[in-house]
Amino acid sequence: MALVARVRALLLPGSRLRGATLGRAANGGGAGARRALSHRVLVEADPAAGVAVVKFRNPPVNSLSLEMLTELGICLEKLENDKTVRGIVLTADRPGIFSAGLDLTEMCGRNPAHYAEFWKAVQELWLRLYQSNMALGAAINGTCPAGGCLLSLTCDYRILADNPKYTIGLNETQLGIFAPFWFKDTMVNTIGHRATERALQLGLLFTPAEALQVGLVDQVVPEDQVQSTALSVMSQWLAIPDHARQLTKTMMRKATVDQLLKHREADIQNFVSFISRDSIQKVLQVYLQKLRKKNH
Ligand SMILES: CCCCC/C=C/C(=O)SCCNC(=O)CCNC(=O)[C@H](O)C(C)(C)COP(=O)(O)OP(=O)(O)OC[C@H]1O[C@@H](n2cnc3c(N)ncnc32)[C@H](O)[C@@H]1OP(=O)(O)O
Repeated sequence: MALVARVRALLLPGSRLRGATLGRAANGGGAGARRALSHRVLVEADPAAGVAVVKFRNPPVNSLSLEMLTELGICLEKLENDKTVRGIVLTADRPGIFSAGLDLTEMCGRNPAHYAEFWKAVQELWLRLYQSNMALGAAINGTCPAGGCLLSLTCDYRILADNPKYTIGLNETQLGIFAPFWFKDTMVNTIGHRATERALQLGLLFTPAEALQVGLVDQVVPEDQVQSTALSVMSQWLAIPDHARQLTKTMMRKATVDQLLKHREADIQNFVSFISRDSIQKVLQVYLQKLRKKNH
């Protein structure tokens, strides 16, 4: 059974994640807040506010493995279908690492079919987030490289914790790989062409002050205020009638989405052939070993 089907089967029947049947929270959130969890994603929904906080909890670094991408996609699908939810805040369950980006072990030492399945899942999550009818906010409470940065860029606004260790950016070139056109487009739509070209060629990871200056994030706030600020900004977005906000969002993003939809299969083939190259496999293995050596 394909992974998506396996994870769906795991989550759907009798699951505590069933969209309309999120359990009442034992603690936290406002009155009537509900909590649900899958293995790697925790959802805290506050129906009165119309907001759900989606927390990544894929230790050690919240990397976007195939399982994580799939569980996150299923959570988002359920929230999209939940009429009590109009806005979603993405954050990490534990501060320190928002997401280390795509899971490098999914791109190393596997076969072409696996690379294709993985890349399709990355595309699907991006499409779900970038086209979401919800208002989306990112409460970035940790470091946020590459795929982690991409997740935050799909949101309507970003709040970053004021900690110099929490850098953010599309650093792919530093690994010897590159950000595909739709990663690039998402960044261009946020900070403009010139700033994106510089950021991508140099694989820049911006400190909070730099990220704010270039417009990669909208606000930098003390670490303990990231989620509360994201929720309070959300109330501004939700004050706008949904249909007007959604039509505007679609208008702004449609051309970018259409580009990927048009070239989806070619993009998968490009990824598979690029990542399968011996030279690229070597570069990724060296990078992974360097990360692992730190700890052994
Ligand atoms: C055409 C091709 C397009 C491809 C587009 C690619 C997009 C991507 O997202 S590529 C991934 C880019 N990500 C990074 O460069 C981040 C790498 N990680 C780090 O810099 C650090 O781990 C950290 C700053 C996120 C956290 O540092 P720290 O708290 O010190 O944790 P460790 O470095 O000790 O890591 C713990 C553990 O996790 C493993 N790991 C880290 N990142 C990843 C990852 N992205 N994928 C898989 N595994 C990862 C790391 O190897 C450690 O493993 P062990 O030593 O075995 O515990």
